[in-house]
Amino acid sequence: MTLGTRIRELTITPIAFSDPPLLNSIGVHEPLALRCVLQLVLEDGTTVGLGESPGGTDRLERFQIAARVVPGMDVFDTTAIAAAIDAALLPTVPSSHERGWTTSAVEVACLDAQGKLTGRSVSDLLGGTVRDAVPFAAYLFYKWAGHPALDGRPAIDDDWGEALDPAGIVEQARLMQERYGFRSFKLKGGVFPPDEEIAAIRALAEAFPGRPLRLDPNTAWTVETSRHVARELDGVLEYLEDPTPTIPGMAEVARSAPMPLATNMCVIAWEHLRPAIEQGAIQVLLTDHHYWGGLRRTRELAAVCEAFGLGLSMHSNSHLGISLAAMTHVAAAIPNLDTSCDTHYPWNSADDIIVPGTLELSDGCVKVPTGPGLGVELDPEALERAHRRYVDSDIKDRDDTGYMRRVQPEYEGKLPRW
Ligand SMILES: O=C([O-])C(=O)C[C@H](O)[C@@H](O)C(=O)[O-]
Ligand SMILES: [Mg+2]
Repeated sequence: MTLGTRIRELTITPIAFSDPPLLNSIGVHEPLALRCVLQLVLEDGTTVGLGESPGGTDRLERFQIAARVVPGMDVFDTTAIAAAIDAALLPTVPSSHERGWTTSAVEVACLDAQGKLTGRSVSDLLGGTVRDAVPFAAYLFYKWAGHPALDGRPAIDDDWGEALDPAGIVEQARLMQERYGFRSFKLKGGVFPPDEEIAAIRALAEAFPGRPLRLDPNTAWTVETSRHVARELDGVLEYLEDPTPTIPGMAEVARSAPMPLATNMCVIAWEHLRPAIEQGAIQVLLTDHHYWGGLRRTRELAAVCEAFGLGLSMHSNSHLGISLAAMTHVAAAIPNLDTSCDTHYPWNSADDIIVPGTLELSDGCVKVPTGPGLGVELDPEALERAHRRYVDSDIKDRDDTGYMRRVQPEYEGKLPRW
């Protein structure tokens, strides 16, 4: 082992940052979203690899376990690092998908550190880029005008406004286009009865002719309802995402749907690929390096998709700039990623913990950073602020349904609903 490549320590910083009241099939986003920021310090004490992952108490505990495992290991030995973390988690975390959230973020931090040591970008380490800029889709949400006053907390407004009907969604899409130049649009559905969401998609098609459109109700519909929506939106959607739960359910819908079906819900681990492919359940896989094992494994997943003729797109959750940089590097290195990727970044970027200017979303794209590693720099003061917000807040786990019930006690968290 070359001196200087050993890991000295892994520090985990839980953070919280502002999130608007975005509606989905299980409730509404709380005023704060949670992430964990990883800093992997090498033995020289100055090389630090960054990673970012969704937060929550379980994930935080698992990162603490990973932090006990990795010191002394070689930062280039990512296969052994993932195996060691996986083995340490196995007794308490039986789901390979759940273990994947931990190993993935650590792999990203390792790649960032490797890039800093070698002076090469992460996309170089992944085999080089096939595109200089990665296209992202505007991620549209039904939303309230602001968070309501609740339990002594004052109301919190934002500058996106209300979007509860087709006109509101079109207006939000215009704002997204104006602010970030997006050229494709994804609507988070599963909020209102399906015919209202069909109307919103039709309104988007009319306002933005020829632009790719997607609808994702997060399994809010039965097979029958999914078939109805698919028929109604024939020729309008680029793909329909997770209309109904389970691989067999999706397969039933796929048999008659005129457009491709996509998922980030029924195929979320390697063992799901075989049944999904055999049953013809999906035509597009929304990959996500945060749980598929990291950036190299995502590239391998892309090769599997290529072999079986599956399209490839990219899923996101509420996130900040380290995750956006990682998504951009891997998307730039995958030849068969031919649709725009999802990103929540516009909803959360005001509270980013990276130094401004290193990563920019404009013309609907993020230019691939060319600096060493991920090419982004941590802003220590912003990180400290976000950590303070986490410490001072009662929100320690994401709970969209619980929050919705506090605002609307009669809310029923039922899937599929229609
Ligand atoms: O494509 C998806 O399913 C997502 O983006 C998952 C997210 O949790 C989304 O539903 C959200 O932010 O409410
Ligand atoms: Mg989805």
